[in-house]
Formats: sequence, C-alpha cells, structure tokens
Amino acid sequence: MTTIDPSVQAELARLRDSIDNIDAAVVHMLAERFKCTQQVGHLKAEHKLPPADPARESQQIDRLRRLAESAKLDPAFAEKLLNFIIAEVIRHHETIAKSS
Ligand SMILES: O=C(O)C(=O)C[C@]1(C(=O)O)C=C[C@@H](O)C=C1
Repeated sequence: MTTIDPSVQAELARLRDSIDNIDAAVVHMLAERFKCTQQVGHLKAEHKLPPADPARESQQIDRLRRLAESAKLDPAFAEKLLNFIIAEVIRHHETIAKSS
C-alpha cells in the first residue's frame, strides 16, 4: 500500500471538501432547474405546445458555449451537458403531455 505524505493528504482532503460543496450546489441548482421545467411542461401540455423547441435550444447552446469559453470550460463539454439535461426535460414534458 502507498503511504501518502500528511501534507499531501491534507491538501487532498481540502480539495475534496470543496468538490463535495460544488457537487451539492450543482444538485441543488439542477433541482431548481427541474422545478421550472416541470412548470414549463404543464404549461406546454395545457396549451398543446410541442415538448421540444429546437430554436430555443440553439440559442441556449450558443449562449452556453460563449459562457463556457469565457469561463475557460470546454465549450463542447458545456454543450454535451446541456443537451443531456434538455433530453431529460423533453422526456419529462412528453410524460406530462401523455398524462394530461
Ligand atoms: O424552454 C422550453 O421551451 C423548455 O421546454 C425548456 C427546455 C430546457 O430544458 O431549457 C427544454 C426543452 C426545449 O426544447 C427547450 C428548452
């Protein structure tokens, strides 16, 4: 087994504490986002609007890619993440539309 220098161990623990806080913030922000999109899903179902809005998605992707670049985050990663989240939202919208 490898022995870790106590100062390295302490630095790792400090960084992991921050990572845990950031992960918690991400979960809370996503939960808030999904609360909003649930309401959008009900509004769309009530007014017979389609679950997906590709024009809106293009605007969101352009904006997020620009934000990612200025934050020194890989824009391709930001785009993939947004697409992953939106795909889940569209599934939720479809479920709401079917049940209403
Ligand atoms: O803004 C909408 O119309 C939504 O339904 C929300 C949302 C999103 O998650 O941001 C999801 C699906 C649409 O294709 C576009 C955007």
